[in-house]
Amino acid sequence: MEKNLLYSIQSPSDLRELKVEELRQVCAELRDFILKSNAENPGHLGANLGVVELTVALHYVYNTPFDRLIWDVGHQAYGHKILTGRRDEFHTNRKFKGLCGFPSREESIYDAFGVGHSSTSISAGLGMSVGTSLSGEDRKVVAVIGDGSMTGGMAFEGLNNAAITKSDILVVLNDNQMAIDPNVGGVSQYLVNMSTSTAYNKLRNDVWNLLGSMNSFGPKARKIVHQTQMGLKSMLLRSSNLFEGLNFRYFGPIDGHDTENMVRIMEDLKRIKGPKLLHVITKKGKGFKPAEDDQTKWHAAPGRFDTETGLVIKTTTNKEEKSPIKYQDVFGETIVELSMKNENIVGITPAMPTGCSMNKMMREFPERSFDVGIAEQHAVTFSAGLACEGKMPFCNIYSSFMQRAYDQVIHDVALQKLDVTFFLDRGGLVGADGATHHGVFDLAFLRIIPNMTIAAPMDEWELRDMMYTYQDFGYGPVSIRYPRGKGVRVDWKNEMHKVAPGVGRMLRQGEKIAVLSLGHPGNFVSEALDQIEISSGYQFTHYDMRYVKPLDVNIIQQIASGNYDYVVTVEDGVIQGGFGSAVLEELSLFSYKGGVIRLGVPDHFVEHGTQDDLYRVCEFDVDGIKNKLEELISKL
Ligand SMILES: Cc1ncc(C[n+]2csc(CCOP(=O)(O)OP(=O)(O)O)c2C)c(N)n1
Ligand SMILES: CC(=O)[C@@H](O)[C@H](O)COP(=O)(O)O
Ligand SMILES: [Mg+2]
Repeated sequence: MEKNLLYSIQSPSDLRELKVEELRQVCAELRDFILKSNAENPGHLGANLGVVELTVALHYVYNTPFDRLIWDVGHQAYGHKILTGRRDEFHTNRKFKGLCGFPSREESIYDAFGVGHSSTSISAGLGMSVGTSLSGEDRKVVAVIGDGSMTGGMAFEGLNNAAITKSDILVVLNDNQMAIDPNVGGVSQYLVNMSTSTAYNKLRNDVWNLLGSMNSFGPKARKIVHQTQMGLKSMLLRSSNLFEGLNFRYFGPIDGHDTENMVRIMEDLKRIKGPKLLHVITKKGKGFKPAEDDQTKWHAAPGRFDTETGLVIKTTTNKEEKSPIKYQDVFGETIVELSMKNENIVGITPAMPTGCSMNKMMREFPERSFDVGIAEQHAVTFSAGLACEGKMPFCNIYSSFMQRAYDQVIHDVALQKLDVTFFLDRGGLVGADGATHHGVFDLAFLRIIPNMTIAAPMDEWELRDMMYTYQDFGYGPVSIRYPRGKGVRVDWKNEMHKVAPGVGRMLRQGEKIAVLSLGHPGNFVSEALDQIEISSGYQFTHYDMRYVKPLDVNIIQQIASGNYDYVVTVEDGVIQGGFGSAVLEELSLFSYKGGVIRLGVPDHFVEHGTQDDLYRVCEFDVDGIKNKLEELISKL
């Protein structure tokens, strides 16, 4: 019985003890481990299966953690974590109080940089490389970036700067021609041309072999061969190499599943000074046919699954019984419904067509929907340009990714009062993706921008009514945010009607305590008030405020003069500067003398877990709201 090598590896130094011929077995065992652990505890499967060989080669060649290894986005770092001492706790990946789903400096010394949002690895790596050389240390720095993340502008900011610093950084471009959906844009096409040019590839193989055979001929000869290769490569590719043009020595493309060859080439590259880029070709989902065949579906495993058949195991929550659909699908269905009548509507998404369900619009109206790549800043200003030409952009950006485009919202949209309607999906605590992906800041960072309308629907009907309303011109910039996951209505497809900006709605009349909620957590409030009425007979007032901006000051005025002992606000966002702060500010203008309690996300980053775990720890789940109200009842 063959000894399991993976279980003999407690750290990369154990890996480096092995013979290079044994790495093939390590890769097979690692791939099997990743597949089986994801079958039980679903995570980002496809990307991780695709970098098994690359991960092993990198930890084999580079002296991690002394040499720095940075993963871009970091969703593909499961193998890295398993090889760096976290194999035995990997079953806790993305679970509450378990391992983070992305590299995290506080989790391990092997996690050189915390990631989650894309396109940061080159900048961080360059910083480490420059920092290292300033300290006079001979430390190697490697940044692994995917072809999708390479469409993010920040990646080019890093490349641009590296060009003049002559830093000894290696950028490994993991090219699988996929983002979550198929990768898009000129960079992607360039990479495809690069890796599919037959003439170039024949030359490359011949020259690599020659280069390899000249190991003993000393650096001068090797430099001549390399320059020859570069000249021929530029000629064959009919365009100078993009990366060479940026002063990066370009190597590749090579097979990102050939571990031994990668080891050999990486050993070579360690001896070459200056910025280098190694272009590796991999297959997303490698080794698991369902994930190879449907790479978007298996970017993240859709649930627990059978490793033989790929069949997703039905759980009680996702059985066929009629249940509400996801907010994102309400968006996707409704933008299509509206676009059939309103030809001004155009849809924009920065590389999340499936994630935000813009793919429905892309299928129905391909000429009016745009996946612009992982480029949130561009998405916003591109939308602004579309608005200038009389289009009605519905720009859908995950709340946490919108953080990337803050200036564009201010400078390019709000200042010019352009009619752009933003849909901030994943608004609030998202769950397993954790602190990097919780969309908890948007209410606070957007409400201070003049000319903005900021809305949060409490359910699917509200979302559709807001979409129906803000498809029209004249409202200026509007942000409509909703959470990851399902709404509350099985019968989600209402007859839509217009809503008035800045007008909230009373859901329940009571006394002594007024609860003001914003968005989806209003449903938790309704449930908590029902339970309170049954348990204590108290009837409190509940308003769904619908908007952070403009706030419904008529409601605030009624409350301020309505003899309430307490006002409680509830939001799925940071309390500091969010909806609750807006209410507090407004109440103070009406000299309200009662107590104000703000429930929401406290002033610290929230870790990963299920959404229910996190609502609970932030104390704005049903029980948290109920407990707070019962505490107040004791003071009435
Ligand atoms: C700023 C930002 N925008 C969007 C995302 C969502 N996202 C996560 S992975 C991914 C695709 C990454 O593609 P690539 O870099 O090629 O990695 P692969 O999954 O192909 O290995 C996207 C768009 C993100 N993490 N960060
Ligand atoms: C790694 C990454 O950023 C995306 O894959 C993200 O995890 C998608 O989030 P959703 O699963 O909420 O679409
Ligand atoms: Mg990719």
